[in-house]
Amino acid sequence: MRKLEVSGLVFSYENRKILNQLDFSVEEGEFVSILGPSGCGKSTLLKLMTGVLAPESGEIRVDGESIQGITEHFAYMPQNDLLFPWKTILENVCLYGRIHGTSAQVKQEAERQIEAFGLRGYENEYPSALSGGMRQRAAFLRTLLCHADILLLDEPFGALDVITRGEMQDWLLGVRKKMNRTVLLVTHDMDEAIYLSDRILILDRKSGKVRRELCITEKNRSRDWLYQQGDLRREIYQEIMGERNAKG
Ligand SMILES: Nc1ncnc2c1ncn2[C@@H]1O[C@H](COP(=O)(O)OP(=O)(O)OP(=O)(O)O)[C@@H](O)[C@H]1O
Repeated sequence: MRKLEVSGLVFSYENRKILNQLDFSVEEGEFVSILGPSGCGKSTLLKLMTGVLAPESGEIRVDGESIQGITEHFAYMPQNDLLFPWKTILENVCLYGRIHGTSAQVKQEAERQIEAFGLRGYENEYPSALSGGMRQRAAFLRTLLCHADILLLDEPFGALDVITRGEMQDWLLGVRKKMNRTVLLVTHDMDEAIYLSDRILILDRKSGKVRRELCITEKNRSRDWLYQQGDLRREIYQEIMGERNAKG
């Protein structure tokens, strides 16, 4: 079933068109990564979905219904974890969920999920006691507890060192299907996109549209499988670089 449809989306900053008649759709439960050269409008696209920015024209539909402004359909997770240092991990992860349920319900669900997020034993610690990866997992759990049906992840592991980033990708691969959410991931990391996605959309800076779409159908993913995806990696790289070279 089609969860999200973007059609004819147009957006400009100061008369410079960033997205121009952008069209794409995402199925329910699908994990879609958005790649593209710097400045092609990846973060702008997420801001349009969250309602922080308004499009000049075009439409965003969720479950077939046109949406405008800030809605409860989307939960956004940025690169920085934005945990409140004066609140415990449990308090932090329950923060946004309270809007959608009673404190007791949200806390109960957080307690249920905390194991899978590798945070057991840290519920009453403050963020400063956690590693970068743990903090991102806490921020992730907070996003998940929002109960929004579509998660928008904007370079969620971009600030982590390469080892922790790899661990986070392995962890997300493990919980991805269990989360049962539709996910849009903005990333600069081709391997991350290949490893985690059902589909990759490559945005084109020049046209402001989707330049290329790639489906990844492998069911049994592992690091060994990822290391064998040289052809796919080359293809994605050439698409991004080709666009860059065409721009000059
Ligand atoms: N508030 C703003 N005012 C004017 N121009 C902006 C603003 N925010 C972003 N831009 C410009 O719009 C373009 C798209 O920005 P955006 O952040 O969406 O790109 P991106 O693909 O996410 O880039 P990156 O990969 O570098 O994070 C860029 O050229 C950027 O400089």
